[in-house]
Amino acid sequence: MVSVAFSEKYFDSLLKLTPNEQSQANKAVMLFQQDPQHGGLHYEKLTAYKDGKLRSIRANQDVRIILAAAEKEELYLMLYVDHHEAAYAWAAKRKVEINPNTGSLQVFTVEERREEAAPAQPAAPTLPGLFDAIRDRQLLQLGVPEEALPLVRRMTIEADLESAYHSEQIPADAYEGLFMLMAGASFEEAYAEVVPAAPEAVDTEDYATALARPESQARFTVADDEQALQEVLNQSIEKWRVFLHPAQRRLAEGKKNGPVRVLGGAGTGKTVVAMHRARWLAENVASAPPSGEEQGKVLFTTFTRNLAADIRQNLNKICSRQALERIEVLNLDAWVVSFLKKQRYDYGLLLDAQQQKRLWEEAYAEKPATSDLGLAFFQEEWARVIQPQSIQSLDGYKRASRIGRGTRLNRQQRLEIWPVFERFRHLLASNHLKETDDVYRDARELLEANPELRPALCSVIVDEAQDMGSQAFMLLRALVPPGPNDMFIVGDGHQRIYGKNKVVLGQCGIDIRGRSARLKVNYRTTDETRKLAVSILEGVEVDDLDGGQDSQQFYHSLMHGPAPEVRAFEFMDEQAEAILAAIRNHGLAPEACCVIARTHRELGELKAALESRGQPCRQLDGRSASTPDGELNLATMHRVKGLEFDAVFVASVNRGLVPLAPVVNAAADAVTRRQRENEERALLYVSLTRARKLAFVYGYGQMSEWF
Ligand SMILES: Nc1ncnc2c1ncn2[C@@H]1O[C@H](COP(=O)(O)OP(=O)(O)OP(=O)(O)O)[C@@H](O)[C@H]1O
Repeated sequence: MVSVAFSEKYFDSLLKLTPNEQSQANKAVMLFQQDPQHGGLHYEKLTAYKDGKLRSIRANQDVRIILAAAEKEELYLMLYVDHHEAAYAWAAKRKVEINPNTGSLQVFTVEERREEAAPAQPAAPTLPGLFDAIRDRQLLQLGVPEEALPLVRRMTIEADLESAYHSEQIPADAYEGLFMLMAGASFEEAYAEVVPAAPEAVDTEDYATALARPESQARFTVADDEQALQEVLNQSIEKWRVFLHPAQRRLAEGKKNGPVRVLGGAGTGKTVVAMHRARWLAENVASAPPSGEEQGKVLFTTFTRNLAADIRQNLNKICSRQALERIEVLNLDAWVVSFLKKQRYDYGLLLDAQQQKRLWEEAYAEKPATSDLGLAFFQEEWARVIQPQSIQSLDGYKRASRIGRGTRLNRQQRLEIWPVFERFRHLLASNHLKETDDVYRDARELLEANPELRPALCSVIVDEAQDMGSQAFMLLRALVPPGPNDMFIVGDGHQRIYGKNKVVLGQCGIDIRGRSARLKVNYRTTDETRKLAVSILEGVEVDDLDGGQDSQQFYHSLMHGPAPEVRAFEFMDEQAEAILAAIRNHGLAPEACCVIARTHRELGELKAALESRGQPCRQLDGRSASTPDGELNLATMHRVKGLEFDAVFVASVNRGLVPLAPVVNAAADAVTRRQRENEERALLYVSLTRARKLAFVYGYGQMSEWF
């Protein structure tokens, strides 16, 4: 039996074949692993090609698998599979090498040698090269193959680099370094990012060692035995299960000395990393009760219930049953409610907006006649000052920090308006209600006073961290004692959509210094859609969850497609027809598309318009079941968070709806107004970045002022 490894490209090419051909290719690989010399495989050396290591085997009469052989090591790399002629044409131009500088295993296209004839006339003035400021030696250090140097030197615009990447003339790891240089990074920055641990000496013949390096693991997966091979072949459909980017793998694996924070724009694989981290912890750190030494489980928390359901499903795909038993996935509200219930805590959560409104109106009656502050001001003050700081008394309020609030208040004013808040708290108590922040605080205080109540947890993983407030983080901190692997936090300030204050982890007892990272490659969205989404947030200051600022520098997508279509219609009916026409014309499956609107009410109108034209629709609700074939998904902007679709229709982007006028106009002051506007922008950013292939921005009547 021999070892077999697969390149990411192999699976891309495999998926282009018919299901029957795919299964024949799988059978051929399994047979090959048992007996490479098996007569039915026609193992053949392709010696006349650029790379003498290339071989082919037969999957059937017509389909060929191209592989590279490290025969001494009994290690074979499956690279590509296709019909006879196409497979050989692919192989003719490819080389597989261990990069002598970075040690990573690279597959790349070798350029045909160009005859550099002496120019008959003086050459026209040319653009400066993209990498003129970088020395050859530095390019090589970044992993550019020596043979690709002339090509890199000829690059003058971004499109040159892109096309070299897509034609595989530049291997993926080298492309990343070049991309960073082009986007303005210094050589040192790019090097630190792409080659974080350069090997001291590289043996360019030692394939097993090369495959074990993180840069290679991002593009190759090894199957040492039959069971591993079965697993790989079963998993090939979803690449994130197998091929983690080196930056993702570094975060997901290994001991961490304390809390880790991971930032990253939409679609950069934050949830994927968090899930792989959960698996690693489950396999290496956690223990399931009732084992003797109680390490405890991994708690994976999210902000919304929907995302928790998705994550549970996906963990099933990467974890063994044993590992799964050591991971608990819950949205934080669900965790805290179930914890408090066990402690006989006698309160309900105030979630009903109507009831909340009534209580506020009653409390507002306590406002002194001399004050002209509106009800909205009190609600904001409560949510952004009083609750996050757990203020329970007038004394506390007098001392409270009100940084970032738009309305100034002196001590006397605070004294005068305090009765409104006191009354509101009293009303909550007399109705046996608590807000989520209260519940988080109560749970934390309970845990602090009674450490024996602490659940057995070795680690807490937090997804969607940007939507969790400081009370939530203080509770999470109290759940697991400070120490190695204690917390793993992923989030994106660009996607904060639930009106929470920006959290400062350091102030919640979570010290992430020296343990933070940012993911930069968007795997979901085309670069065209990503750019439009990013442009909506232009000028908005985005935080890094720890009191600093985040940026989208070096954030990019490797996929391309048409620019999002932005169109204004006169009437809703035309908009609905255009959605259906786009689905038809692009050959899209309705169940792989989503129509997104800002409000439930507008979504209802859209649903009626689409259904009256014969299109069955499914409105996404709290449950996370898959949509039946032929039905079109409908969801609000809040609901699509964390999801993805082949195509999204961000619909009814009308003036007044986007940004939602009642929300923005109800702001008590200019600062709050800006915060709300930014959140409306974030909703649009979230919605657009759900698109895998195509995005549409449609409106009717008067289009939003943002388009
Ligand atoms: N290394 C990878 N290789 C291939 N696909 C990947 C990789 N990492 C992530 N993906 C894919 O990219 C998409 C986005 O991943 P994920 O949902 O984890 O991103 P995210 O950063 O949490 O996104 P968002 O913040 O927008 O919800 C998913 O389809 C995922 O399968």
